[in-house]
Amino acid sequence: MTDARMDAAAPAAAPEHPGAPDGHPSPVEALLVATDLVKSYGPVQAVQGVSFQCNPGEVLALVGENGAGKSTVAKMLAGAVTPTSGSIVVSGRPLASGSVRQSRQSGVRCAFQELALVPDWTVAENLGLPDGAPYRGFSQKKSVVAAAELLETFDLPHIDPRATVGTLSLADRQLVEIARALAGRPKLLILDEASSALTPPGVAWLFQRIRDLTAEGGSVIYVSHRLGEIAEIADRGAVLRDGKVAGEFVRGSWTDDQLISLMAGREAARFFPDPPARTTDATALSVTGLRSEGVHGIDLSLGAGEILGIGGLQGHGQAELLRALFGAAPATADSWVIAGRSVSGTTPVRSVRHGVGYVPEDRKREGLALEMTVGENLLVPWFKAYQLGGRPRVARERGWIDGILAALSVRTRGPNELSGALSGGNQQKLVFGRWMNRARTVVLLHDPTRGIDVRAKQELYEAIVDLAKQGVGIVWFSTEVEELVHVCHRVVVLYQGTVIDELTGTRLTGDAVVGASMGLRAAA
Ligand SMILES: Nc1ncnc2c1ncn2[C@@H]1O[C@H](COP(=O)(O)OP(=O)(O)OP(=O)(O)O)[C@@H](O)[C@H]1O
Repeated sequence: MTDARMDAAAPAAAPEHPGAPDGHPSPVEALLVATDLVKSYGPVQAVQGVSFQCNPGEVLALVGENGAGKSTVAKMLAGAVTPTSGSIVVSGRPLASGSVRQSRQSGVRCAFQELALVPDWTVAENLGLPDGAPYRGFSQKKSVVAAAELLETFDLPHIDPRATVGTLSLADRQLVEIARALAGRPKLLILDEASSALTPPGVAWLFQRIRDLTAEGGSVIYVSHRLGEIAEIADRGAVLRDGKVAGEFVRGSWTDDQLISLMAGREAARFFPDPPARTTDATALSVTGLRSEGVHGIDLSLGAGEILGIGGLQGHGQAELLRALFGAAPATADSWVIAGRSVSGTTPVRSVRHGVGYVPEDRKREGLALEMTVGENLLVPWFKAYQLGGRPRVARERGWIDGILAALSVRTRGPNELSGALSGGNQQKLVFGRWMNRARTVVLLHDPTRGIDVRAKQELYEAIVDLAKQGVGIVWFSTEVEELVHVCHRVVVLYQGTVIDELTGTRLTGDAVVGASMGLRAAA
């Protein structure tokens, strides 16, 4: 079944639930047995003969590079995608191909990075959804009470059941998506990058829910690019590469670098590049007294070629700050200078013309037009800013587009492929790539490595450092504290819409960033 095993001494199946020696597991003991799953989309072989099992009380990780086939496997288990061939057995019963209803009846629930919530509905309405449609006799009042109880049970009292989902932060939407899956009391919970927008406290919350579930005999399939999380929570794992199982691992039997090499199919290691030495004192952007919804008077000065990290927990003004700086949300300031030019405010069109780029939080809502091609999506903000009309002309920019796709290793059949056919991580690369070798002044980044595999993260770090070397100032909010600590010159931490601390040099540590996120100022 597999061609690599991290630890030959340790069996891939948990000892109390051994699989048969030929790799074909016993369907009697396992909660889930997936055998020879295949999924083709026309000529694209997304999944090519994947087999694995998951035992009661176990957390099984699925890892792999962007486009390796993880989400396709998860969707087949959920019944959302019909396998081309292969079988899925849950608790000894075969699942009908591509039946969401039957998967749910068998106790399978999922939470996806690409949220399945209805944005125009309230949290209560979304939590009340069985099988994706309001049930007969649905009562607003009762549903709000039931949702409030549910949120209380799952330790999410800060989420208002009457709030419209579309108005919540991405992190809160992710928490609601997970709560919705948990509400179904799953036997098998599939979390497909469901922690990708969560900061450490959100991940701790999720892990507690996972431990509660597995203690009761439930199982979890955990898809993530965050290797630290996998080391902490997974009992076993399978590495997917090009739609096949490239290897398996058990808890404690692997190092990050081994896993990265297995994912990549060649020797690879994890590293963070240092921020580049700055060669100029010029200021790219400065703003004092910036106010916007959720931003309560922020002073910020960003040097040309400087990488300025923004830390803090979601909901403390980071998204609003970036939107305000780009002109995507109304904002006022006492003074505002972009590339030496004093402005009274900005709009997205003006920002792009000033050489300012923006990678938004939610690639599907704000970032990409999924019905447009890869090439068009790379060109679209420039096209809009200069009001060129019609659709972007991909052929004329082919050299630049090919360069971006190669630099970021975007897994695509080419510039004319529809963006909607790309895997989530590859879509995320497009949202960043459009600013490469084009933005001249500032690039504003909202968690750009969300959903991106480890190797691609490193390519992105290099691309960010390259932009800085070209003199572009970077403002970078990240939910991964390590990125801020290693790749940024300086980090400001936001707390309740203001800057609570600014960290540089020896004060720039992970503990200091996390402490400031909780409202604590580290000693100078
Ligand atoms: N609807 C679709 N039509 C065509 N190709 C698709 C479709 N969905 C997925 N693919 C292709 O199948 C392959 C596997 O995609 P999948 O989303 O399963 O990868 P993944 O491992 O989950 O990646 P990521 O980490 O980026 O989410 C990719 O090459 C992707 O482009």
